[in-house]
Amino acid sequence: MQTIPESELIINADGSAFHLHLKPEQLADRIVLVGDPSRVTTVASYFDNQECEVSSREFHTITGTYKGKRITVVSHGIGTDNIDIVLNELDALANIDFATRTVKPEFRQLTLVRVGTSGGLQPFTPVGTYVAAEKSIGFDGVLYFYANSEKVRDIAYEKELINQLDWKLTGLTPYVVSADHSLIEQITRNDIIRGVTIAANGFYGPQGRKLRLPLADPDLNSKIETFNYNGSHITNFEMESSSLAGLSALMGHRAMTVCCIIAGRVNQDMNTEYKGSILNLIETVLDRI
Ligand SMILES: O=P(O)(O)O[C@H]1O[C@H](CO)[C@@H](O)[C@H]1O
Ligand SMILES: O=c1cc[nH]c(=O)[nH]1
Repeated sequence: MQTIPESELIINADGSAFHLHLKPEQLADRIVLVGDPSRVTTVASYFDNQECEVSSREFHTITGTYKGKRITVVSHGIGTDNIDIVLNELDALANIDFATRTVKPEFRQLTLVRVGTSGGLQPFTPVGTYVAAEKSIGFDGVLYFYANSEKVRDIAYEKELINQLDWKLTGLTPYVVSADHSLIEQITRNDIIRGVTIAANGFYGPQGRKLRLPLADPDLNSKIETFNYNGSHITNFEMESSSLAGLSALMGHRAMTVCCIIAGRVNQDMNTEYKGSILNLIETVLDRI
């Protein structure tokens, strides 16, 4: 069996994974992911008990029990590049033996639900709406670095996107991936809209926000808003769901993202006091995960 070298699977002196600083025995099968490290504390405030709390950089983790279910909540910070780190280290904690540095013979499947914030792109996704990313459009490039990405991508959807958006940006081709269908069924009811989410590789230009710098394609957001593929509309912008869905599908884990809309890109309104409005979503996800 192949041993993974020290420079590839990096294990700290205390036996924890390099960035997360988590040890294998501290990881539950059910994982809630959030961007903001302080949201970890909020999620864990619903737990019946906490067994461990670990913090390193933007990665804050608490494992505990909620209504008898063992759950780990982890913050990933901002961006799909961070998802590459978090997903690889969570998968390593579950599926690589840290003592022998070999892949375990039995696969352990993780269930991951990201609870995030988002910008709404449709009249039916105003501020306060909860939207699950049934599909994610990646404006990032993380998935392209892994073999067989085409097996988890929706190539027909990608072609339609390039066509309808009259894609002008060079050096970047959006990709399309789906969340785990059984997990979408498990988590969403009529309180959560199923949508198509763009994971942008930035908050400003890549989401069509113009402050001082002009945009390469100033019409991109309006084309995104009117995109229609067999009745499927693009609902919202956030910054992680594509690599989360894509990498999880390649690894064999179940993953999805659900967001609370805090910026109304159609009405141009914003809820800066959103922390209260995400509480109900957090509790819903904890109940259903
Ligand atoms: O609130 P979180 O979970 O961080 O999610 C969204 O908010 C951040 C940008 O403000 C990005 O991470 C985006 O995905
Ligand atoms: O507009 C928004 C709001 C939250 N997060 C994003 O990525 N975009």
